[in-house]
Amino acid sequence: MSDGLEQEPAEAARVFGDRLPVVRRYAADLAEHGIVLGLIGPLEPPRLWSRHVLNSGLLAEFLPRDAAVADVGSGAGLPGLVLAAARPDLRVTLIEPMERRVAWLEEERARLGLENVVVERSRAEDAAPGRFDVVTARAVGALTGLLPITAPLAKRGGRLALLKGAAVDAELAKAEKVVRRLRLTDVRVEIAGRGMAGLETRVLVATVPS
Ligand SMILES: C[S@@+](CC[C@H](N)C(=O)[O-])C[C@H]1O[C@@H](n2cnc3c(N)ncnc32)[C@H](O)[C@@H]1O
Repeated sequence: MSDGLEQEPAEAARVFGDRLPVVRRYAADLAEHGIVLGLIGPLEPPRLWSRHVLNSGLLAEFLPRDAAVADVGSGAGLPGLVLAAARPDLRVTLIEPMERRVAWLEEERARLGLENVVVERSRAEDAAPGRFDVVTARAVGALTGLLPITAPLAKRGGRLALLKGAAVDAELAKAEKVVRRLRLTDVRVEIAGRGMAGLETRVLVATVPS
């Protein structure tokens, strides 16, 4: 039973293409188990697709083919499991410190049959640096704290693609010194999902020094 799961929006086919069945299974599993496991709040199943799953899937356009991707603070698997389900070419490492969430991520990875996912139980700042083409994160914190823990995980010349809300410009202004200290370049806010009514989402992109 997928308690109260939002009806799948028409955009899901456009965002996920032929990978939609795997993403659909993830959404159903999260709606069924997520509240009890403390992964999502009780208000989330009726807006799981529009607020969480599609939003996560939009990040795929920022990931080059065959990229090694780290998702910091995956929690329920957002966006990391969604991206791995949508893009089998990616190698996705989910970096998450909480034991209960790590257990869910491992179980869900197996249920979805995703062989392109590794789950690493760690805080980002304790994880081995310099390994990833792109580092993603969603709802882990404001840029002032998030940039210093995500940037070191990227390879030289690698990128950050951080899902952000409407406050991203203000966050970026506050993080000016941090951006300079980390010597990030090409720092900008991009809009993912342009033209998809109600789905457009802000992504902070940046390149780490080579
Ligand atoms: C609010 S949840 C967001 C989860 C998911 N990214 C989402 O969008 O629903 C924040 C997650 O970040 C994890 N987290 C917090 N600090 C972290 C750190 N320093 N390194 C890695 N993960 C961290 C938490 O354990 C939690 O799972």
